[in-house]
Amino acid sequence: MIDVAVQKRLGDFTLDAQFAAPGGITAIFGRSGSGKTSLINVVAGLLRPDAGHVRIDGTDLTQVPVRRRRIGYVFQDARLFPHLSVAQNLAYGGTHDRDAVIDMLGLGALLDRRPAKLSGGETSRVALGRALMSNPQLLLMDEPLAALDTPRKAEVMGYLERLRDRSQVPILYVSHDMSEVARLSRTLVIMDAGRVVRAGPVAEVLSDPQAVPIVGVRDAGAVLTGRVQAFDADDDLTQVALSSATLTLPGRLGALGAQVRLRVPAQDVILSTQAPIGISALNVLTCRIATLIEGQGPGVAVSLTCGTDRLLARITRRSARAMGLRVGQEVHAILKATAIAAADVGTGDAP
Ligand SMILES: Nc1ncnc2c1ncn2[C@@H]1O[C@H](COP(=O)(O)OP(=O)(O)OP(=O)(O)O)[C@@H](O)[C@H]1O
Repeated sequence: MIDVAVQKRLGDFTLDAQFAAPGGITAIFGRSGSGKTSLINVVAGLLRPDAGHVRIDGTDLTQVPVRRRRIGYVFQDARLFPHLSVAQNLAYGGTHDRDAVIDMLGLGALLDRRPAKLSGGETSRVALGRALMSNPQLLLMDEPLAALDTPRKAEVMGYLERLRDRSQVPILYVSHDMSEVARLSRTLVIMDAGRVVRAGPVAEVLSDPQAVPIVGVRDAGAVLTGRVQAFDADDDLTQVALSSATLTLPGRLGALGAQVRLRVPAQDVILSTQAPIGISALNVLTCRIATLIEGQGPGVAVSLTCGTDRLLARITRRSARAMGLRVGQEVHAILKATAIAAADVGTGDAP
């Protein structure tokens, strides 16, 4: 259990952040300058808070001398020692769970290499391994994938999912990439101007229409959890069973029976009051409108329940009015299969 409440004055900027999270990966999300790094630095002890506490399982880290805090920190630039081999870099962290960490992060074949001979993705994995081998009580990751290109990002994401599923170490994960946040995190903390403006289970926050202006209209979108039911190799399509319907999505998304997480951007959901016929979209979900929230601009955020799943749609106010949408009404949500990008599909249990 993580329980943070800290204040820190930095010139004209005031950090005044509070949240609690149950463990697993807690994503700290917010626009540039919102205070994410300052918050992480206070937790790490790199900045001394003016007031407050950072409790991990009841222990207040602000009362523990910095060198005795068992915190692993993974920076965007991996900061490996260039003159040491991968094995030596890892040993610098410690030897905790060495073999398991090497196996989990696929580092076995890299041990004799120097950092200059590693790809960006490999470098990130070594930095992560080094942090884990120090046997941390808490792991802090500040935009660990930001310096990587898309294929490297995809590679490391798979390892981060394994870490999330196998490790007990709680992680604070700073990111402004919603695909990463939706795939990895259990808890989402949204920061704005030094404050926590929203915090809670990721699926709950992301399906909440009130959170759309905070998350940003481009990034808003619910996270669904389903199970791989079938794969059609001829058409290269995977069927994913949700609580009340089955989605057909492009590509191979996991082994049969595997749990997958899908982020469905709110702007890619089309609503129809009647069951559509003769359309190319493969995915039509029958839902009920839970809430309708008008935004500042022309948009309306519509939260939908489909079985036990929550979906979020963003449509224009004009459409909402023309369709006579109201709370409780049954509607059909149409998802274009290709709207769910590969980066938005991950493995894992219900967030
Ligand atoms: N030592 C400092 N003195 C004065 N102002 C500071 C100091 N450190 C950070 N700030 C200011 O605090 C604000 C928050 O910075 P911070 O780096 O925490 O944001 P961030 O959300 O991590 O941003 P980014 O996503 O760009 O990394 C910024 O306006 C920054 O200029």
